[in-house]
Order: sequence, then structure tokens, then C-alpha cells
Amino acid sequence: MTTALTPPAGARPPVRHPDAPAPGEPLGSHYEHCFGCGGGQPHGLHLEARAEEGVAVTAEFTVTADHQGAPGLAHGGVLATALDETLGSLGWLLRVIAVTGRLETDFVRPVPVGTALHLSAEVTAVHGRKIYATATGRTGGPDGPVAVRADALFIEVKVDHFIDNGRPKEIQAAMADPDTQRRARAFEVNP
Ligand SMILES: CCCCC/C=C\C/C=C\C/C=C\C/C=C\CCCC(=O)SCCNC(=O)CCNC(=O)[C@H](O)C(C)(C)COP(=O)(O)OP(=O)(O)OC[C@H]1O[C@@H](n2cnc3c(N)ncnc32)[C@H](O)[C@@H]1OP(=O)(O)O
Repeated sequence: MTTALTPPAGARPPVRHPDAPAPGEPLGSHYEHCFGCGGGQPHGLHLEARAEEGVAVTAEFTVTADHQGAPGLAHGGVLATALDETLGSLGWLLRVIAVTGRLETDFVRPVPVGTALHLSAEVTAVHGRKIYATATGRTGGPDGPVAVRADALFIEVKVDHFIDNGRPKEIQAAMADPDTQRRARAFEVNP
């Protein structure tokens, strides 16, 4: 792990937000067209994460023929995306909006097409706007062998990050969607 992913002195353990979804509760998609979790994204991974105890989530993702890098094997970038998305959904438990600053991935075993990848992620520490987290993807079941793992640094942002940087067409559509508005607002009221 690089020094950038080692929590600095003064980092604190994460605190589960009192209004975080209960353990077992599905988190839903943060954006319908998200490549990682959006239901309205035909090319996406359709990852479905759920809350766990503490500041942790689990998710499953099945590798299909659309995700190949080598014949019959998942593309590493797709696996990194699955880890990134699972890690990104930890924001629901802290009730903060955060984007990936750094993602360091270990590819431990090849993952064949047809494999259900069992993902789990947890926040390990928080320092100001910096959120340190780790994730694993296992095959054969939630306790199966680790195929991929990642350490990551997420940076807390305000909803303006998206409004200021996103293409206007999609931003306007998202702002007009009551469901997206409701979700964005839920994060912004974080004290
Ligand atoms: C109305 C529309 C609403 C739509 C939204 C709807 C709902 C929202 C809900 C949830 C959505 C949220 C996330 C999506 C969830 C999952 C998807 C997967 C996650 C992703 O896929 S997300 C896409 C990829 N991601 C990016 O697109 C980021 C591009 N990037 C930037 O936008 C900036 O780069 C930013 C903001 C990261 C930082 O910029 P900044 O100016 O705010 O802050 P600054 O640079 O000062 O950094 C502050 C401290 O972080 C340290 N730091 C920063 N970057 C670092 C790095 N790379 N390595 C090591 N340390 C780093 C500094 O060293 C400093 O540390 P220190 O405080 O100790 O000095």
C-alpha cells in the first residue's frame, strides 16, 4: 500500500451515521445511469450493495461475457470498477458524498466469466475530508478465496462537485428527477 493510502496520525475510526441504512438494507443506486450501479444503464455492472454492521457494505456482481479482457476471463478494469463502486457506496453509511481520489488494486486470481464476485468493503479511518477504505472480492461465496482486493482514498465533496463539473445535459436531467434530488439532499443534511 502506498503512503497516500496510509491514514495519517490524527485519523479517526469511522462513525456510522445515526440515520444510516440498517444492516441488510439494500442501498439502491445513487444514479440511474451509473455504470457501476444504475438500473437504467444497459452496459453497466448492476451492482447491488447492502449495508452491513459498522461502516461496511457487501455487494455481488456476476461477470458476464460482456466483461472479458482475455478469452473467458474478466477484464481487470471491470473488476476495479466493481471494487470502486462497492467502496463508493460506503458514503451511504457515513452520509457523505465522496469521490475516489486513489484506488490501488491487487489482482490475486483470474476471474472467469460466469463467476459471482462477492464484494465487501469497509471504511478504516477518516481524516478531515479524507476517507480511507478497503475492499475485497471473493469467488465461490462470501468466505471464498480472495480474487481481487483494493485500498482506496475517497475525498468528501459537496453536491456542487457534480453540478460544476458534469455535462449540463445530464445535470439538468438529474436535477429534474425527484429521486436523485431526494438522494442528494439526504447527503447534504449531514451535520
Ligand atoms: C444534481 C446532481 C446530483 C448527482 C449526484 C447524485 C447523488 C450523489 C450521491 C453519491 C455520488 C457519489 C459518488 C459516486 C459513488 C460511487 C462511484 C464510484 C466512485 C467514483 O468512481 S468517483 C469518480 C472518480 N473520481 C473523480 O472523478 C475525482 C476527480 N478528482 C477531483 O475531483 C479532485 O481531485 C478531488 C475532489 C478528489 C480533490 O480535489 P479538492 O480540490 O476538493 O481537494 P484537495 O486537492 O485539496 O485534496 C483534499 C485532500 O485529499 C488529498 N488528495 C486528493 N486527491 C488525492 C489523491 N489522488 N491521492 C492522494 N491524496 C489525495 C489531498 O492531498 C488533500 O489532503 P490534505 O487535506 O491532507 O492536504
